[in-house]
Amino acid sequence: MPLPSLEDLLSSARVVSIPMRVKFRGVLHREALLVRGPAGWGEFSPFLEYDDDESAPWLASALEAAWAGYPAPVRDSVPVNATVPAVGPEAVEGVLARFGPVGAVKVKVAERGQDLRDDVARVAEVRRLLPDAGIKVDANGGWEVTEALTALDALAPSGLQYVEQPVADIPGLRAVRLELRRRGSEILVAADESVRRQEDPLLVAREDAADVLVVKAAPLGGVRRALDIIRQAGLPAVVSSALDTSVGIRSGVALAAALPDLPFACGLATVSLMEGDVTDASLVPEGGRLPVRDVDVREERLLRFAADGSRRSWWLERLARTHAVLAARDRKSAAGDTE
Ligand SMILES: O=C(O)CCC(=O)C1=CC=C[C@@H](O)[C@@H]1C(=O)O
Ligand SMILES: [Mg+2]
Repeated sequence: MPLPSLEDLLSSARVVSIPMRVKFRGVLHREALLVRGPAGWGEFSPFLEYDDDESAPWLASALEAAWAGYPAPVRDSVPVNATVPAVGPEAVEGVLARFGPVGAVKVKVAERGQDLRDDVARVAEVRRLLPDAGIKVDANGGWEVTEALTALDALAPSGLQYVEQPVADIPGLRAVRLELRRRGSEILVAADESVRRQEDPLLVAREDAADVLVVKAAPLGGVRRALDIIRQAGLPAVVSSALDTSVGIRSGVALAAALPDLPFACGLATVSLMEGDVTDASLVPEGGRLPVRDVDVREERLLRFAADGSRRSWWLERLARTHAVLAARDRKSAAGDTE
């Protein structure tokens, strides 16, 4: 797909700031830049701390959505999990209620400033409320290897499908995985940051460091590229959100809908954690599933959630810098092709 010009992107770019219902990843407002192309809207919302190089695949993903559209789906809805942030056990029921009935729940653990007792209480409360749900926990790399093994021992009585990124690096993931197997534990190890933030997203698979890949369409450069990475990795994949508006979630749904196998519920129900959205018909779960359908962005909502002038300028500058990164890569690969 040829790179659209920066002028083309700027002519439709809108920047929104959407309040969260609960703090997630330390943020209370999620900002996103949306662009419109011939195939619809695309979302460019790399996390604020990501630099321009790391943001480049997010822009490629937005441009795929807006200029190329998505590959054909093999299913017409995808199962999703509820996502429980690092709240106290008393708040779990209220959080779960926002998702409606679901067959699976992902619970955040290892939050800075909390301890293992907080995690055990939160996960046990989820299990108490949903005796039959599949439960997974996400430590976002917050444990060391021995801490992870201790924590998983303590959490195991609640029944866990997998632990997402228990430790930060690939050798650590591999060590946790091997030790869990040695102990005869049924808990699988899933890699998220070790796929998303790694120069080589396939390294984790080559190192036998995970049983499951957590994939987000935007950081991997879009739906087609993510499908390719999953195919090459040869591991089961779970598609998860980047805490996007329904426009970005649409890309995750397209990815989950195109995967030949989808053994776990996906982390794509996060619009339920937000106070607003850019469409009247948000991609939120209906009976634990998200439908595979397009998103109708409303002007009135773009205005209601418009970011203030200084944040808008910040995002437009980021868009220009990231566009320059993609343009330079295109030039480099064109030069390589003719050499
Ligand atoms: O996977 C889910 O259930 C929801 C999405 C989710 O947890 C995340 C979304 C965005 C940023 C991440 O820190 C976080 C994750 O670690 O998976
Ligand atoms: Mg994660």
